[in-house]
Amino acid sequence: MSDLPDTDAVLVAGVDSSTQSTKVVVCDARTGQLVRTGRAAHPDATEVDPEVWWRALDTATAGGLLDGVRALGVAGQQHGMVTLDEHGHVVRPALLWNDTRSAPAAADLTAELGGPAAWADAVGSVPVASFTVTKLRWMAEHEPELADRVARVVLPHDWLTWRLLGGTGAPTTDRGDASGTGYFAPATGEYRTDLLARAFGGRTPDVPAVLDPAEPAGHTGDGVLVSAGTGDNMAAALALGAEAGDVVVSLGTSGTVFGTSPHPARDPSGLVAGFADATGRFLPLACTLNAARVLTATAAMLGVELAELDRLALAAPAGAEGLTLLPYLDGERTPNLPDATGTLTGLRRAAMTPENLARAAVEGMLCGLAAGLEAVARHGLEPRRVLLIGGAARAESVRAAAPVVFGVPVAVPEPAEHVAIGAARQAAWALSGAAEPPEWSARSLRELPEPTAGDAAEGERIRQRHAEARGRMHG
Ligand SMILES: Nc1ncnc2c1ncn2[C@@H]1O[C@H](COP(=O)(O)OP(=O)(O)O)[C@@H](O)[C@H]1O
Ligand SMILES: O=C(CO)[C@@H](O)[C@H](O)COP(=O)(O)O
Repeated sequence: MSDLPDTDAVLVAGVDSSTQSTKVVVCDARTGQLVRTGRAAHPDATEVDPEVWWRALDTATAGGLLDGVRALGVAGQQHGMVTLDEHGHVVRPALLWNDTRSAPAAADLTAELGGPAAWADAVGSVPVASFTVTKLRWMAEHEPELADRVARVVLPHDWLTWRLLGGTGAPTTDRGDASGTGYFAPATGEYRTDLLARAFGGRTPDVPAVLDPAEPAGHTGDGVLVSAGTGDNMAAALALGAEAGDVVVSLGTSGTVFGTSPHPARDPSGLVAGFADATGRFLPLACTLNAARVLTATAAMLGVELAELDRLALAAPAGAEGLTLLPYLDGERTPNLPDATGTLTGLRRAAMTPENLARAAVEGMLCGLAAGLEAVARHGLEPRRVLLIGGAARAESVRAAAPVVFGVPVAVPEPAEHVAIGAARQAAWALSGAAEPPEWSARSLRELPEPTAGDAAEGERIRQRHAEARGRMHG
């Protein structure tokens, strides 16, 4: 990286402020080599005071984690609605991407504009409850006095970036995260403030200026450069630098399927969101509400720890002897069934073992993402290989089932904190002033055994059973 100062240790940091935790990595700016890490937990809620993220960042970086760091970038959970008054104070707790109370607002907004295709044309995505624009409509309808106090609306990463810069001046954002609001058009790079005003009862709060991918947001009081930051999925894409044919599947709180594309996506079915990425391109993405926590919930139901659930799932045959878990435990977003609950079908006396239930949980989680893979394949991506990341990708049972359920080769990039690493890479890019992000050393990639012909047939049967269960739910 020739544009960086020629000294031994130029350090950059990346922050991943996601649903369940804050993770921080410190990397060598030239190579990307990991130097140190920190983390802190978030509460289990869909409505959170942003101060909680600030305190988690403080905890995660305690003990001098950021000593010597020259630049820092923040990647955050997408879509969260952070409302600020004219003094910069938070008006109400942030409503997060997985809060489904705005589902009726999403349906109303969709109808008002003339249907899903009109939204896909306008902003690349059909709004569901996750999108910020629907949360603003909910607030306008249910909390009009609070809505009247809103002077600005920003996203979680925008707010954290602004706080790092002292909490004065105007907040900024990037096109990746802005593309998840529902009032920003990724294809043109412009806000649709008309849609924001329509959603918010005619109110027109300020929105953050959209920085270029390598444009700094500013410097902290200690002179640390703060990069534009982005959404967590955009940061993971930047970390992985996925090649054509690689599609990323992330198994965090959300399950996401995405890849980089030179063209904006526009899916009137709403299965694929036409996001922008963090490099100036696009990031077609399908997102489920139920991923890693399907496994924690199943482990709790069985009265075991995650490690035991993993062992049980590995001990069961592929297909779980017909046990089918449709894991809509927190409602679902893709497909758009915000009020759905989970179902367990295919119960036979001989099949009702802890092993099969554990395997059914793993397969149920993965089937939601397999449907996402099919959807992104119809909208500009070509899944020849899956790169599997996120907390649940650590489980051996998930690694065993993924090639079967997806029916394509799967590789697991190590180490695991790709969102934070992507944010650090963006910081290094902004620090370098170069035209392209720094070439960081390739990370080790564990290629999982390729699916056999038998696996392919079993995978087809598993996906079919889940599709039938989904069909029964749609009525
Ligand atoms: N070995 C494991 N097996 C299964 N799930 C795991 C394992 N390690 C972590 N997880 C799960 O991964 C989730 C956290 O993943 P992460 O990608 O950090 O999520 P997020 O970014 O949404 O906060 C948690 O629900 C946790 O229980
Ligand atoms: O809503 C989406 C993507 O559109 C989610 O992917 C959020 O960005 C939260 O991510 P995690 O906390 O699960 O990483």
